[in-house]
Amino acid sequence: MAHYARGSAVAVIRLCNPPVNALSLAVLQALEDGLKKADADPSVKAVMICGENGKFSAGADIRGFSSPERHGGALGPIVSLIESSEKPVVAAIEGVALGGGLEVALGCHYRIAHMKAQMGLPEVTIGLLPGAEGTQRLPRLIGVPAALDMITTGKHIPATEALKLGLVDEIVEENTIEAAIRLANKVIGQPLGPRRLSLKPIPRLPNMEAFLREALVRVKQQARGWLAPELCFQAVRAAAERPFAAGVRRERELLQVLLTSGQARALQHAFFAERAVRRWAAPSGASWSSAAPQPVRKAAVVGLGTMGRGIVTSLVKANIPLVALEQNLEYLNKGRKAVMLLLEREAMKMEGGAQTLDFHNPARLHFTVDFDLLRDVDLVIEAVFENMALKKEIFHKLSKICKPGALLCTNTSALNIDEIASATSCPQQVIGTHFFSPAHVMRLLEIIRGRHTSPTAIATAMQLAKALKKVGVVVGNCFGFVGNRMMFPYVQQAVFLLEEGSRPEAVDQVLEDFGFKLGPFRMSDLAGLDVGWRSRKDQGLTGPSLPSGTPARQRHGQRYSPLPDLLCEQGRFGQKTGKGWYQYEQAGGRTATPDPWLHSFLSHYRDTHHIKTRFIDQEEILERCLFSLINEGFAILAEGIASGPEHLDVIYINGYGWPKHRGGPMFYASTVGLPRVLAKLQKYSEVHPDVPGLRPSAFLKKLVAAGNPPIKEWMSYLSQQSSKL
Ligand SMILES: CC(C)(COP(=O)(O)OP(=O)(O)OC[C@H]1O[C@@H](n2cnc3c(N)ncnc32)[C@H](O)[C@@H]1OP(=O)(O)O)[C@@H](O)C(=O)NCCC(=O)NCCSC(=O)CC(=O)CCCCCCCCCCCCC(=O)O
Ligand SMILES: NC(=O)C1=CN([C@@H]2O[C@H](COP(=O)(O)OP(=O)(O)OC[C@H]3O[C@@H](n4cnc5c(N)ncnc54)[C@H](O)[C@@H]3O)[C@@H](O)[C@H]2O)C=CC1
Repeated sequence: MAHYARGSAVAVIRLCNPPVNALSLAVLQALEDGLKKADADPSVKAVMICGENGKFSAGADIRGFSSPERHGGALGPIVSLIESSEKPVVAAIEGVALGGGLEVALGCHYRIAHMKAQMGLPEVTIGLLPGAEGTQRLPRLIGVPAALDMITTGKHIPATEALKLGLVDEIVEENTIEAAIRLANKVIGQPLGPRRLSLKPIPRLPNMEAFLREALVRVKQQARGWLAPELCFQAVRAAAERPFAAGVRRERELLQVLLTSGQARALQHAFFAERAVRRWAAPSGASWSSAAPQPVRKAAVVGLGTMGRGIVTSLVKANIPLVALEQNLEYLNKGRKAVMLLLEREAMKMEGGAQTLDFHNPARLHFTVDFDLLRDVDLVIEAVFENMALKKEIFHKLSKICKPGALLCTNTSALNIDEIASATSCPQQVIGTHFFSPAHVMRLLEIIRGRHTSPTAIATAMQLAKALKKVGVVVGNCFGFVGNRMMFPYVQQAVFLLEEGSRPEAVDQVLEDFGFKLGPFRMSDLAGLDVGWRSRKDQGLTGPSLPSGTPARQRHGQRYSPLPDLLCEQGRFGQKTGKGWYQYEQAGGRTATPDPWLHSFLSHYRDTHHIKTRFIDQEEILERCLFSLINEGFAILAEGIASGPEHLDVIYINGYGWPKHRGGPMFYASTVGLPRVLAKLQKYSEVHPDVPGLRPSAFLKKLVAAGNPPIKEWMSYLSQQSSKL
């Protein structure tokens, strides 16, 4: 809806569609009616457009996109209608003016914004472009470089920056609506021609062509298979090179390409999935709507290694006072130095610098080796070595020292939360908060509920994720939880492919072409091969506890590849030692180069184990890696470890570099088609009967038998009883 009201000489059109005044068909119709009414009323001399409840508009109604009557095309003509009005139209921007919302404002002759307002054209992030002539008007208003930046990144800019760019005419601290009405009254009768953006020439650059050439290279580099940024670029280039009407035609053509690419649907799935996971529910019936978080006024981090340092940085950035604890002074000093370096770098990126972060104040960040200083904290995050005995010792200590009610979180990447909780007298307060490396950068926080974890603990961990500007996803307790559990078969397939004849660089290339930032081997070199090696030793899969006589390539009757263990035995831990699956310029180097040593090592290994080398094509690499990961996802859903496929998708996009334009692994499976995924798994499983990861999950089979239902319906095919929790 849009409400029309007439004051003295200024008619007010108020966009109204809670919660964000999205431009649904009904809103657009009401906006058009309001404009026509104002035009027809001779007593109206000017128009002001604003949004209900302090928000201008978050743009086109994304939910409406998947409905049969798509309405994007309806917005452009309305923006033109606003611009061609003979009466001045003023946009009063409060809260957000995004996407189509900003395009409406660009059609207005004047824009006035509250200083806390945010503006942007985020269509690129949902696989589209600003298709209501926004790619043509914005460059005419703020110039090609600034417009290109906004349109190809989708970033939101604050009002102060918008004023500097010339995107708005004025910003106000107080009542934006009153200021806009004052402005509308003031400009009555003034010529509108110079205010119509479609008539403005593009501000020229001395070197436009060279600028565009370089910009295209940058856009392509960052996009890695995501189409929208490049097509947004092409639309802005059309604005720079063609008259307005021709530019609009080009914009429409490019939008059509995006609409049929499939990426828009995937990115919109990702958008709603991220919001859906906030509404967590536990099998006990507790949920986001009934459980309240407890306040976190002070926190602690135990262990300042790779993860602890990033976690401390994250908490400081969220303005949470904290105690950072290490096992002894030597480790403490090392940890403190590393944390300070990270914080200084973060402060440099922020407006206000070090003062904003205030990390030199011991009342806000205190380094210690004394557990007694944890007495008054509301929440502790443990990030010590991945060792059950050590974790239990720490949790036992914490439950004795911390105040009643304090939340005890573990950053374990795979260990059993219930076993850790069993070392405490308060298992209801124990929860997994699995950060991803680097912890101050990665958006994912996997939140693992144990058998006894209370709803308050879950709500508090979710609240913490929000405070840290992360995406919290609540999952159940099993080895590796969701993310790492799905990662195991993926990495396992990658290694098996090497045994059978492939090379690390070939496997990585296929997965990087698919859109991953790093293929499995580059990723493993970055994370450190020793991490998995230690875990496999603890599990008795390798090392001194392996019973003598165990076949080299078999464990518990299943296929096993000792390749990563053999590399570790050679001291090849990846980047940190300068050698792993690749070679690097030095220990700590980052440039991966294929390593002839590794190639001959692989040949020798195949000879030793009588493995016949064969050529493995890209399709097989992609399918075996991805479908085994997806297959594990179906098993996880069937066991009730995650409440829905969107949880798995959010985890993979935000924690594992899954290309967002492919919507997450489970969404990707739905686009490939479950019958095809099943058929391929069946085929590979027949060839490799000793690899359980390739054996199709019962849930996948059930969905295929049910006729390949849409992803939204998958969970309805599971009965409550199927949950193993
Ligand atoms: C606005 C925000 C910054 C607010 O953030 P926050 O306060 O954190 O709240 P949220 O939880 O994010 O949001 C609250 C609530 O609102 C819902 N919501 C938000 N924005 C929209 C929206 N635009 N439409 C519908 N619903 C919206 C959100 O989901 C929450 O509800 P819940 O899910 O129930 O919890 C933040 O929300 C934000 O950034 N929003 C997105 C803004 C955005 O991307 N806008 C651009 C939209 S596109 C556009 O405006 C114009 C165009 O030019 C489109 C081109 C033409 C289109 C062609 C039409 C054909 C489409 C076919 C598509 C193909 C796919 C298919 O085949 O289906
Ligand atoms: N490294 C990674 O990429 C990820 C690791 N994790 C998990 O995070 C945890 C920590 O891992 P990393 O930071 O990589 O390990 P790390 O080895 O870099 O650091 C562990 C730190 O814990 C400290 N420590 C050990 N015993 C202690 C004690 N009794 N009291 C206080 N501090 C103690 C050590 O001195 C060391 O600084 C592990 O459980 C790991 O599985 C989770 C996600 C990713």
